[in-house]
Amino acid sequence: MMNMLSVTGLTAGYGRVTVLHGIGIEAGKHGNVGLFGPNGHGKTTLLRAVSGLLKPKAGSIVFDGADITGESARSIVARGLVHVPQGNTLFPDLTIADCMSLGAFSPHARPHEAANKERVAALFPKLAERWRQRVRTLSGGERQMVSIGVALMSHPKLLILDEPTLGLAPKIKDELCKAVLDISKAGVPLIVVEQDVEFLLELTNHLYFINHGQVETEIKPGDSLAHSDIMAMYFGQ
Ligand SMILES: Nc1ncnc2c1ncn2[C@@H]1O[C@H](COP(=O)(O)OP(=O)(O)OP(=O)(O)O)[C@@H](O)[C@H]1O
Repeated sequence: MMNMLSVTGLTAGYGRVTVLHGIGIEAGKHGNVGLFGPNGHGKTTLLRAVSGLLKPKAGSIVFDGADITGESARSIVARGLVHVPQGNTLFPDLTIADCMSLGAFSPHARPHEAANKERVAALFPKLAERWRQRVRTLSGGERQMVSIGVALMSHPKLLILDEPTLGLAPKIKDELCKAVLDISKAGVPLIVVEQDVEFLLELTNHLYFINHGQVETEIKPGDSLAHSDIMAMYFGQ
């Protein structure tokens, strides 16, 4: 089976600053991919380049058999590569229901709108109880659920999550983890950036340690790996 996503020799940055130096990752073949490493070394930049929010300077991105390097974010979403960015990027005055309708905006997602709405309601019963509530009145955990729900409404083939548990209480983290695992078990592979090592290891089995805009270590599924090894990489021991 082919990889669903192959990133090769990707160089990207902001203005004259280069953040990614010829980075390469593969995803969607061996399960879920986790990206980890110190802050500010390019994980978010990599995700933004993959989803078309940032134009790469060099390298290639192939998704589902097509070269999507330099394509617009809108057309990349329409292909089913869907990115849930870090933090709260929802419009505060929309209701949860409005957000879901917006998520199903692209023509390929619209036919699945009703079924996907049911799926979101089943995954996140808390949202289903609050369908008409506005985003600005929701808790941080509920907003994160809405963000993931919106991504599901766009009918993803591959789902990218950037630090989904940032700032959330442990109980909400567990709830989110269960829901995200359900999404993956239903056949949507994941790429996850996450600082919480427990959460990362629970969700993913193919890890890339990213340091200085490059892959420093790749841990493939089946490689023996201790929690302490990952902690050591984080803290550079
Ligand atoms: N819009 C921007 N303009 C200029 N520089 C940026 C911009 N966004 C990020 N950077 C810089 O790019 C570098 C990599 O940032 P990036 O967010 O990709 O790192 P990260 O590994 O995801 O870190 P974190 O875990 O803190 O999100 C940092 O030095 C950051 O300051």
